[in-house]
Amino acid sequence: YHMKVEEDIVQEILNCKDEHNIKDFNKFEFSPRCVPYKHMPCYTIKMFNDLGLIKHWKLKLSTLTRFILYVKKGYRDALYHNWIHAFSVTHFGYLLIQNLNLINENYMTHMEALVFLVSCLCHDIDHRGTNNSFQTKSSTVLASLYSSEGSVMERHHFAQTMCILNKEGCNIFENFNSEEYGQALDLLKDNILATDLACHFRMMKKQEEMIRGKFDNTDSEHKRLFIHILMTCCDLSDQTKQWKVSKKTAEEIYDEFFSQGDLEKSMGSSPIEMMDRERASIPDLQVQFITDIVLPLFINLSTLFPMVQSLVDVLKENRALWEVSKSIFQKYVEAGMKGIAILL
Ligand SMILES: COc1ccc(Cl)c(-c2nnc3c(C)nc4ccc(C(=O)NCC(C)C)cc4n23)c1
Ligand SMILES: [Mg+2]
Ligand SMILES: [Zn+2]
Repeated sequence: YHMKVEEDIVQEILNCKDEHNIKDFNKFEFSPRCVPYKHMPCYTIKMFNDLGLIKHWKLKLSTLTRFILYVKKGYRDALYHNWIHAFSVTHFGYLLIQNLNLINENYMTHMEALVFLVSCLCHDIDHRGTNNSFQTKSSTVLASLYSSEGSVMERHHFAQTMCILNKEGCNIFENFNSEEYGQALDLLKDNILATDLACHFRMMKKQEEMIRGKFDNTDSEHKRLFIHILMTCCDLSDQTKQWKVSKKTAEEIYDEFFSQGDLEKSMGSSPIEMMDRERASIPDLQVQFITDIVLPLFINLSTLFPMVQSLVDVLKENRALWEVSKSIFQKYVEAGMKGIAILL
């Protein structure tokens, strides 16, 4: 009976594409948020399958499927930091490996590729829709566990991932020898901790220098910096999609930020402007975020991979559209119709 289940799953994966005629699934223009919610687990298996990771590591399909379903279950119904975000981040990781040919061009070993994809899938698991400073300010349980080392949420995401790997029948690294197993877990931890934006800021300078110089794939520091760039690119990848997708995602993010702000107000503390629905101007914040964080990151990547230039162009178009909505917003404010402007 066990074999029966595997054949069904394999069959579903292989005809995944035809059944929902989702074409261009492996193109940068494709938005993973268009995949039907109930097919996301199957498309996640398809990504591992397409990258040859199931074959290379002789992953048991039932183990991989169980792992993916537990990871999906591990995400909460947050306004932005939910399973759909995890799926879309993982999809971009799949696009990078496939379209930039990262394995065959020795930017990544098969081990690094497998752990990278798993890191994308698990990088925000059990997120509560509140950020690191909220944990510390409101002395949550997670802060008491991790605030001394920093990256509170990211340490929790890693801990949750380890819990799933240790569940019966969920350890996708079960075929690794002890050296590979230790290496995989170190990489997994490093990758997930790298998704803390505060870490990204600290790494930016070194990343620039590494990219400017010659990328040396025998230098372990270069490889770490490179994979960190990729992790943050995946986390921010919605901004490289067409306007209506990147705009809708940004609105989800501010829904989550503003509810954190509301929560902080109800707890008697005043939120930062970005999280205060009375003060924040989304267009201004988005122009700033794309200019200061997203563009420099993808421009860095495009110096290594010319194909990424098309994503840089989309980022610039989306920023220009935020500029436009900024000026429209400004006109309403000037006309003293701030109340209506906020509804826009
Ligand atoms: C890579 O890790 C994360 C973690 C959480 C989030 Cl929400 C994001 C993220 N993903 N897309 C976005 C967009 C479109 N806008 C954002 C605007 C501000 C910030 C933010 O955290 N600003 C404070 C910081 C600069 C000190 C994050 C934003 N963001 C990425
Ligand atoms: Mg995160
Ligand atoms: Zn994320």
